[in-house]
Amino acid sequence: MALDLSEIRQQITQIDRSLLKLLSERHRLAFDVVRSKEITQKPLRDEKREQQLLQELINFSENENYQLEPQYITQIFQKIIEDSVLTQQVYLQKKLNEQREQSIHIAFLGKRGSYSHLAARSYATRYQEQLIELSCSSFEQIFEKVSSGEADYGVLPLENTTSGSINEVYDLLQHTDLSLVGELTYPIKHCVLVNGQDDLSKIDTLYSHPQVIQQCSQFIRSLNKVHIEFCESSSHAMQLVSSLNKPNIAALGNEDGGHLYGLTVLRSNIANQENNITRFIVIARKAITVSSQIHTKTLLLMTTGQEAGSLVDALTVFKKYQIKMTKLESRPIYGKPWEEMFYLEIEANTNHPDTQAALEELRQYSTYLKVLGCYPSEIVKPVDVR
Ligand SMILES: O=C(O)C(=O)C[C@]1(C(=O)O)C=C[C@@H](O)C=C1
Repeated sequence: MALDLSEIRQQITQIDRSLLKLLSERHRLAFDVVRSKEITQKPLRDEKREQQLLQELINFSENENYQLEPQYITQIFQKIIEDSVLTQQVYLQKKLNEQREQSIHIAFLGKRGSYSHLAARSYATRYQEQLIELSCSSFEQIFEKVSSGEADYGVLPLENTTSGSINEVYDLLQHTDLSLVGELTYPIKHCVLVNGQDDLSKIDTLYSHPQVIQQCSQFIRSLNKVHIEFCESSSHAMQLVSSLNKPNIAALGNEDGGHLYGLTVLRSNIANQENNITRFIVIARKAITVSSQIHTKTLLLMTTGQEAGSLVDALTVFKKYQIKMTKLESRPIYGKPWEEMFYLEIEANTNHPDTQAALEELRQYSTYLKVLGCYPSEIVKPVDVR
């Protein structure tokens, strides 16, 4: 008997709807959990509980003979737990910093569909706020728009897992009175986007930004002689391919951006390196208070004397107070040749007495020290199982 594909698909759709319903119920439980933790003041994250839960689910699946790989179960539930942690985090932060506006103006680099735009959208969605988009043509303009009050927030890329730190943003942070109020990561997944056609061999021209072309060089080499048209950004490329509407052209961009321009994905995951993630920071005029129940980070700017060992002396303060440092970056100081500005990111909350004591001590070893901001970390590191 031939199996009817459309019937099977109907069954799949039904099951997926049931899964969605259950996911929504679980998502709602995160609010009950956080309200309970507000009273007990327990930390939002309980890694031991996460490990036990994942192990229990793997054992359960094995006993029931569900035929599901432990790694598959772990991956899915880590994502579900991440949502739970971030939902709880946002709930506490909104309460602590007073309910924010329903709609927020966010400044970002590039047009709609740029990775910065997608990151801004993801930040606004997380805080359940309506996004009013302020597209900017330079990082400097983002700082200006936030300073002048035209934008409530600015979203800026700080580092990428392939290309490293974005120096221009670090340099602008040296001269700002704005505060860091958030961070988020966004996966960079390049794909081939077209105007509906389904045959890759018919494509003879690719449009994109030089960096995207470079990051997908292996895939491009595997194609039969294609012509490359360089664009100002991948969002420009997507817009162009959409408006030209020709069967022989494609843009290299991202799926969400392509969706905005009505393009469809012909091939995905075409970058040379699979794990390509950008970390963005969020800036605002006013610093925020971060709940002590949340995993928190603080970014510091520091200069030390020129003597031998002065940076080492400064860093021992973190060892003394058992404060983990997640990033150390240095950049030249404009007008002071060979002097360095250090950027230190630590896992600490400036409201905690230990952090305050550590910063006080750090002042003795530094010639300049400034807290750029204390913000909730949105990176939920998965726990290990088995
Ligand atoms: O059980 C809790 O304490 C929760 O916050 C729920 C939950 C989960 O989603 O399962 C989320 C975060 C914790 O790290 C552990 C588990």
